[in-house]
Amino acid sequence: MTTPSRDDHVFLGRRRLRGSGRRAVLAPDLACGPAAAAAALALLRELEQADGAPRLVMGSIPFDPGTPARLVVPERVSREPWPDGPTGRPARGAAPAPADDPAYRAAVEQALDAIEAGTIRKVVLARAFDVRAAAPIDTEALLAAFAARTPTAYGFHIPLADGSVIVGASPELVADVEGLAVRSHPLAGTAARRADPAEDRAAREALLTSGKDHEEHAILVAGLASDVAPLVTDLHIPATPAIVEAGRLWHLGTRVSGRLRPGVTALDVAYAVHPTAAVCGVPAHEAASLVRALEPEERGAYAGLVGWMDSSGDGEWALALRCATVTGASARVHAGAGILAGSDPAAEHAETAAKLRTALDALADVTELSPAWLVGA
Ligand SMILES: C=C(O[C@H]1C=CC=C(C(=O)O)[C@@H]1O)C(=O)O
Repeated sequence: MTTPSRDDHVFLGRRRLRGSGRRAVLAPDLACGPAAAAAALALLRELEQADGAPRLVMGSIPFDPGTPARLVVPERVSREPWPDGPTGRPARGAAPAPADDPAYRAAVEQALDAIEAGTIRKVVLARAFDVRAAAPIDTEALLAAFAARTPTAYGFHIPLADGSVIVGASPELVADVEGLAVRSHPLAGTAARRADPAEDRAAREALLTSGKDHEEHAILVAGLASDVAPLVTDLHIPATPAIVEAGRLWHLGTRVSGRLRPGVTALDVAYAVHPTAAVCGVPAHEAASLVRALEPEERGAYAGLVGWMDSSGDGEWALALRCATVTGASARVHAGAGILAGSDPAAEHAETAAKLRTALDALADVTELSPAWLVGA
């Protein structure tokens, strides 16, 4: 029985993997951009030859794929039982409400100017909120809380190079490769869920008929299809998106499936499409520049990818969303929203607040929190 540790890598997808210890780490200079996919595969094959045992790589690819990914080959890999989350237990403290963020609304206004000027069609702008606990946050308990709150999401616990741990439950699968089969589940278009069942149904219906959300979603799916096209022999994309439940939110989602050309790996697919328009925008290069210009800090691992790959190229990579980056007793939560012509800054601010609350709720399940500014952090 493995004792869970904050140094473990956990990814709760179809294989529910926990990686413990470190057999190797892909050198940072080999872990930048799409070449990292081949470098990771070569490392796995070399280690399997040396050790005579199957190996896989787990880790995080940052939002900016040009900065080094943290890809670790664990010493041991076990199958994670269903986490024993704090379901049914009252939260230890109420989650603090995310602070009002006038700078975010101003950034949305600036993005709308760029959209009106015609340089950009869609950009996803994010904001962050910092919270503090009285004692170091138990990241394993936090993973269990995330998994209990959103059991259908991809739970993850990924240690980062700077000693922090990114923990969350992502609703969005970017690439799942099994043999030649590839699947992706892009999400874009969001409505906050309501406590009252009738209001919740109305929010769902409004999302299903919202032209703005359908356009936002169509941009994402079209970009993904064009980025993945060189890697597949066949791609199936349903004509209309479906409603997806993700904790406090409804999303529009499309289940894409296809057949890969022989030799294409899960990391090849991940790097070919990342960052998708669910976290960046269209055109991608201009949207990424606008994100850098308008957001106050680098995103780091948030809105990057988390997952695993084995030496046959099978693997799963999900977007690092609905998560917290934990450093000792501090946690930073992020959330973004897709901006396009007609977006309302106040509505996008409210949407990011609802997304931030998913992570704040899970944090409040495991510790008492205060907004960082209250304790002068
Ligand atoms: C960028 C985030 O969500 C993305 C995923 C689903 C729906 C989204 C939207 O409707 O804007 C976002 O593109 C986030 O949660 O921080």
